[in-house]
Formats: sequence, structure tokens, C-alpha cells
Amino acid sequence: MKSAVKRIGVLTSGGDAPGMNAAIRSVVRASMHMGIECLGIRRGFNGLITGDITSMDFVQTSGLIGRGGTVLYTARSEEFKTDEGRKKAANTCKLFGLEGIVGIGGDGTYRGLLEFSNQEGVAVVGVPGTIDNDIACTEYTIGYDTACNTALEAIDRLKDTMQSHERCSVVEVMGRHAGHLALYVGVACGATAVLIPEKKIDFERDVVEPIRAARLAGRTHFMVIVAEGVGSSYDVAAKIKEYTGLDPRVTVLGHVQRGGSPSARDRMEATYMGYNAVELLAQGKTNRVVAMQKGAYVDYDINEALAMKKGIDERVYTVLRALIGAEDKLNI
Ligand SMILES: Nc1ncnc2c1ncn2[C@@H]1O[C@H](COP(=O)(O)OP(=O)(O)OP(=O)(O)O)[C@@H](O)[C@H]1O
Ligand SMILES: O=P(O)(O)OC[C@H]1O[C@](O)(CO)[C@@H](O)[C@@H]1O
Ligand SMILES: [Mg+2]
Repeated sequence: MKSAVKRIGVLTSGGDAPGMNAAIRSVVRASMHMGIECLGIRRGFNGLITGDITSMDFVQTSGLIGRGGTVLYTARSEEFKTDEGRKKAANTCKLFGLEGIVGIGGDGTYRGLLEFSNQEGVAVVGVPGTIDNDIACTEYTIGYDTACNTALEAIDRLKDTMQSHERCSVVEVMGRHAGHLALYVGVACGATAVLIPEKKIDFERDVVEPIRAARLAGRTHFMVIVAEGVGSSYDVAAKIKEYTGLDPRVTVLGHVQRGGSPSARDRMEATYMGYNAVELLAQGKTNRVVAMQKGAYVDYDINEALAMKKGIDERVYTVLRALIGAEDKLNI
């Protein structure tokens, strides 16, 4: 097959995620395999505006599969949200002969790609990379598995000291708008309670009663997981003190969740999705995003992808609540 594009660029944008490097490696090597030259665009869309471009080849991508962070750096670019910013980016594409862009990032990155392609006609494909797993069109985003495991490891350590001191711990997990990470980690660590932005909170029902149920069952330490998007975990801790008399300790896991060597799953997803993204450009397609649905790799039009809505997995939420003793007993 003769590729529809001869030279493309790859960039990472928005918050970084473990596996972004593996995706870059895959995009560069898949390009070479398909007879396409792939340049690295540094610092997200800012690099496209300023012409911060570097050549990438087989050797430069060696060893990237297991490295955390992104060697291309990432950024949140306000200038790219303006017509003038995107015009400068289009001039960079002309200068370097870039006919297509692979953007690895979250929903904001997809919006940027879409605006750019609509305004300047450059072919674009998005690859989902964010620890939040909050991109509606895909069941999985690169970085999520590693972030879940990083958070879990930290929480397991916390549990040891909480158990020794018979304390209550409030742990804030990342997720500005989404509770996927908090919910998954909450289930996996056997949390006493989990608070996520997708669910309206009744403090008595969702926090106090589960703590009480655990105490009645003989437990003397409690783990409350709070998604960042719910609000201040310090406020949650103060409220627990007010309602129960316990004196919780707060841990904000923060950006540690975005670092580290990617898990096997993230390396695999990054590798497949990176390859698929280049294949789409080679086939002359544009405005696409690669995704996973029902365990299979698919792709969508970006408009369609951005119009989709993603809720939390209700089944997981139901199981969580049943296991922490927060659900009504079922008559079965
Ligand atoms: N409407 C838009 N038009 C042009 N560019 C946009 C638009 N929305 C976002 N972008 C660009 O995409 C960048 C990344 O978006 P954002 O900061 O929302 O992160 P993200 O890709 O959603 O990742 P994450 O949420 O995981 O950090 C923005 O900094 C901006 O440069
Ligand atoms: O790098 P920043 O701007 O602190 O981003 C923090 C945000 O990034 C995310 O981790 C997504 O990458 C959110 O969960 C979090 O709110
Ligand atoms: Mg986002």
C-alpha cells in the first residue's frame, strides 16, 4: 500500500500519562514501517506554534517502551485556542512539510486537533492518553492502569500505618472531572467509602454509615477515597471528625499518580493504538480518534467522539456499595 501522507508529526498534550512514550515509539516506528517520515513535536501544541520540532528515528525511540513521562514534553497551550495561534501552527506544518498530526492526549487535545483540522485542513488523528480514563468514545485510555496500580500501592502502604494507629484515612485520588480512577482504586483497596463527582453525596449515607458498619463489624481503621473532582479532601476529613469524632489523616496522592514505568497493559494499548493511528493517516483518513470498544480496537470521527458521554461503570458502583454495606439488602 502506498501511504497517503509522506511526513507527519507526533505530539503529546494535556496531562502526561504513563505509556505516552510507548505510544510515541509506536507512532514513529509504525510510520517508518509504512514509508512515512515522523517528526517529534515538542511541548504539545505550543511546539507546533513555535516550530519546536525534532527528528525521530528507530534509535531515538529505543528504550522508550518502559519509560514514564513523555520525552516530547507536554503542555496546555492557551495560544492554540486562538485562530492566530493555529494559523502559526499551520505555517509550521507548511515549513516542515507535515501533512498529518498524531496527537496523544485527552479530550481537550482532541478538541485542539479538530479545530486545527477544520481551520487549516491538516490531517489529524487522536490517541487517548490520560490517567483519568474520561474519554467517552473509548473504554480505555493509556495510563489508566498504571495510575490505578500506583495509587493502590500507596494506599496499601497507608493502610499499614492506619491499621497500627487505628485511624481513619482520607485519600484524594486524581480526577478533576471524573471518578473512574477513584472508583476503581476504591474497589481494589477495599475502601470503607468512595466519593466521586458523578454521584450526589449524602454524607450520612455515603460516609458515616459505612464507617459505622465497619466499626460494628470490628474494624478500627477506615479508608475513605475521595476523587479530586468532589472538592477538598480536607473538608471531607473535617466533616468526618464532626460527624464521628474520629480524627482522620489526609493524603493527597497528587502527581505521583502520573509518573512511573507503564504497566504491561499500558505498553500494549499504547503500542496498538499508536500503530492504528498511523495506519489511519496512511490510508488518507483524517479527523479520527483511535479507541477501544468491547475489548476491540476501533476508530471514530472526532466530532462523534466528542459528542459522546461517558458515565461511571454503574455495575462497579453497585458492587462497591453492596460490599461496603451501603446498599439496601436485596430480597433474593
Ligand atoms: N477548544 C479548543 N481549541 C483549540 N485547542 C484546544 C481546545 N481545547 C483544548 N485545546 C488544546 O488542547 C490542550 C490540552 O487540553 P486539556 O488541557 O483539556 O488536556 P487534555 O488533553 O484533556 O488532557 P487531560 O485532561 O488528561 O490533562 C489545551 O491546552 C489546548 O492547547
Ligand atoms: O498537570 P495539572 O495541570 O496539575 O493537571 C492536573 C489534572 O490532570 C489530570 O491528572 C489529568 O491528566 C487530572 O486528573 C488532574 O486534575
Ligand atoms: Mg481532559
